[in-house]
Amino acid sequence: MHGGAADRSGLIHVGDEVIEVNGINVEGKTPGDVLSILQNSEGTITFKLVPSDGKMGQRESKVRVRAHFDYNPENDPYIPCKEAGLAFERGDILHIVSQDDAYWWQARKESERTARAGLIPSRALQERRIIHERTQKEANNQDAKSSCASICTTPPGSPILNSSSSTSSCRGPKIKKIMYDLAENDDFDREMIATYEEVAKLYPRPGIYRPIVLIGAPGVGRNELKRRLSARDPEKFRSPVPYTTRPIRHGEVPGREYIFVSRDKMEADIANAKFIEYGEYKGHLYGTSAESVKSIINAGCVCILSPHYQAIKALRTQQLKPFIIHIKPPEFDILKETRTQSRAKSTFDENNSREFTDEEFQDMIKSAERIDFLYGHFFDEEIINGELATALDKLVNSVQRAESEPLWVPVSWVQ
Ligand SMILES: Nc1ncnc2c1ncn2[C@@H]1O[C@H](COP(=O)(O)OP(=O)(O)OP(=O)(O)O)[C@@H](O)[C@H]1O
Repeated sequence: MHGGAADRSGLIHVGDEVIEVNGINVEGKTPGDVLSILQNSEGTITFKLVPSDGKMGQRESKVRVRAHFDYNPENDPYIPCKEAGLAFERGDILHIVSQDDAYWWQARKESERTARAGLIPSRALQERRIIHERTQKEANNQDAKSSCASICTTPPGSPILNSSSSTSSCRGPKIKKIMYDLAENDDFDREMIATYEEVAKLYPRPGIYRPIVLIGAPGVGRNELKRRLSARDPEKFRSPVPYTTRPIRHGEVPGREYIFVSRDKMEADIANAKFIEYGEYKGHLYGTSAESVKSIINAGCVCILSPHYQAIKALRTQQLKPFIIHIKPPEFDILKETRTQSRAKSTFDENNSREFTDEEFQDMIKSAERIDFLYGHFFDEEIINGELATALDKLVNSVQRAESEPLWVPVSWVQ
């Protein structure tokens, strides 16, 4: 193991043949036999070795990955040695020091460079595991459905009278501002097998700022934060004006709230890949043109975007190199208190004329959990939007970090 006792001694190398352990001949014995001799030994342990010719010496790889899942060897029944495992959390940057074994890589956390390496499941093993877990889950769901079918008497399509109406799947229709309400898209994202993403450091480039993308549950306050950030330095922070095919409303100025275009024109532009993200809401198209983002970046400004969360995949590209921040709601009581104090207007109400309801606050919290589940591994930062001034300070700090610090990004962005 890299950094372990044997490695540090410099006396035992990969490929050496172990002949004796503490004077006991182990030729022809299995690794399990040798392990039990070692487990029963105390004090100094002596090995008699036939050295390898040196060709198999361990080389430390330079690969760094961002983990897209939590791992705890204590809960892993398959790891060959729990004590040798390395626990990590989603988002941790890991230095993969050896990928010699197909199933168990050796890694250490980038933040603990001097620690010994530990075993982690390889990408192939983790992918197999996820696929296996999903198959199991589906099989269990099928079982549950068939047993439910035998006890449920409600005919399909009947209204379900349920006092716990807070579960969103049981609620009646309501007006909701969702531009990209494509359930299949969420399903697609759930299907992605997130294991490890190879990363490298991106160094800040003078005069070229990474776009800042604010993702969050509808109504959480992304636009409020964007407005306040822009107000601090309108010359520096700019947002592209979105396009729409909906008719202009009273009081709107073309080019200020939206650029108004015909559906034919917008569809043609979408087909010609002129939009970096787009979606449909209530029969009208909305989207952000690639050109408008490019011109903000080329002008040396910081481009701030706040698209629907399903736009993440379209935006997270080598060309744009966005810095993505998840704006999260605080816990219910603080969410309600801060929004009531500021007389916040519900973005679920078409006319923006009433305040948020408790149910909408609950929806916001649930939606944030779902965004985190589906896209958590793509976020560079998370900001809880409780007290507005605090959230804005954190946003300013994050933006400064994105401008000035070398940060981990997908390796393809720097090659
Ligand atoms: N931290 C906060 N404290 C108090 N009020 C807030 C806070 N953040 C946002 N608000 C208020 O909440 C309301 C909704 O905010 P905003 O329009 O920014 O939401 P949004 O995330 O852009 O929503 P949508 O995605 O639905 O357009 C606004 O009235 C805003 O002033």
